[in-house]
Amino acid sequence: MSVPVTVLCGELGAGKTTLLSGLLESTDREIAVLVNDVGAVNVDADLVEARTDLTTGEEVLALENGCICCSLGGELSRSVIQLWKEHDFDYLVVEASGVGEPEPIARQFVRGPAGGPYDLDAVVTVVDARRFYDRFAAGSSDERDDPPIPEPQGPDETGSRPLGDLLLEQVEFCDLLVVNKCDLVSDDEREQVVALLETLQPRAEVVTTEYGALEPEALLDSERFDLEAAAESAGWKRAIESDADESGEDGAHEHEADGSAHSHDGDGHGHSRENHDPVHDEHDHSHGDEHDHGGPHGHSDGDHDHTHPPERYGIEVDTYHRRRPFHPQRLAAFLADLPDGLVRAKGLCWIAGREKQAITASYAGSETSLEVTGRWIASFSEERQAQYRRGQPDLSWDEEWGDRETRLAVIGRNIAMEDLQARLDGCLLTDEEMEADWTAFENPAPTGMGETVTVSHGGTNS
Ligand SMILES: Nc1nc2c(ncn2[C@@H]2O[C@H](COP(=O)(O)OP(=O)(O)OP(=O)(O)O)[C@@H](O)[C@H]2O)c(=O)[nH]1
Repeated sequence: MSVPVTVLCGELGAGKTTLLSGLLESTDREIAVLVNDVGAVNVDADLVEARTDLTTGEEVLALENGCICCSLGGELSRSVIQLWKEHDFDYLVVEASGVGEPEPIARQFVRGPAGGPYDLDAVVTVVDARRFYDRFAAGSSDERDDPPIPEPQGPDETGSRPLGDLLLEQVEFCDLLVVNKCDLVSDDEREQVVALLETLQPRAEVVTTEYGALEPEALLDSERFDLEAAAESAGWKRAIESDADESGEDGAHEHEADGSAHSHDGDGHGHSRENHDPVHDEHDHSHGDEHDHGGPHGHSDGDHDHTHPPERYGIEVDTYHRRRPFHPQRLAAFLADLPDGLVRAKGLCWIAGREKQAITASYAGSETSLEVTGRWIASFSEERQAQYRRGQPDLSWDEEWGDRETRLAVIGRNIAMEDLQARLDGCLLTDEEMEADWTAFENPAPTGMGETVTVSHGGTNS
């Protein structure tokens, strides 16, 4: 019988170790714990080890020197298989690094060699209620400096994305969200955090805790995990799918990375993944009533549908779809001066002067990353275009521009979506600029596959 696994994620200091220690003290199960921390000194491992030695004596294995998800991908599999061969236990908890991406870790237990002895039960993300509220819910212009002169940074040689992005990725890819440190927020603030999390991640169950106090059943043997559902569950992704479905299009279609096939679904993720058709995977679109706010704006010829979740605390989900490229500098200036209350924005951008590159824009709290995550199919030879299009019959295709388009999801709190749309429209090329030489624009956007450029909002860096 395979051993069930719970993967525990959450930002540094959110309370993962506290929760884990409480779990180990409150259950008779034979739990092995694998702790991964970035950095040489593995304080958490020592802590858990000391605790567990005193209580039940569970095994603790510490993975050091880096992050499970990227550099130690193979090592994680090897470690857990070695653990399974050499020790006797009936449950495994992996405490992931505070800056790790959960999806690659989860995939190792589903498709990797660790999928044999193990069975992934759930991915649990611990959120620090106080910090989450301050970062994503409280934002007001009073707390921010004057808009800076836009100054994109990058390309980022490390290929790394902003921290806020990773934090929200942990929220967006999980089965259970534990809102911890609720003693540090008011009831109203706690409710706002819960409402925001439910919008960012409509599929996960959300529970609130102080010092990670939860019944063991909430964390063990929940059988919540479903890889495909988890991969498609982010609120921004659902909004894009729903918007595309309404117009009978393929919203998260695949682009091709030069040469090799690369499944790309607009999530800005640098890891390779299975080639599947994300649009038709199982997921529901029931995140509220939907209505149309009217026709196209300005010079755009795109849709203008708004998708609303239940409007609690002014939280709104919207989509922006245009088939006209952004002016690179106007877009950068806009990204450096985003409206207060914007929580999350993500999706594909078409930027003039980057006719090959499908660029994923991702905003999470304070900065926007622009990353080349694929190649527009329209930039290939006729023959290859035909080949790719046969494989994606729902792909929305413009006679002149092919699959080039901008399709963004926006999640905000108390923001004027119409104004935001109008400002985005102001970043699109004018009719005159459409006729100009686009390569003449000064252009900070990235060019190479996987290359990332970051634009800070309000001059702050997280
Ligand atoms: N006030 C308050 N403090 C908490 C709570 N939960 C944990 N803490 C404290 O927050 C600090 C960080 O908790 P940890 O459990 O070490 O957090 P972690 O997520 O394991 O941190 P890393 O291992 O650094 O990623 C510790 O000092 C805990 O005692 C809580 O609900 N309320």
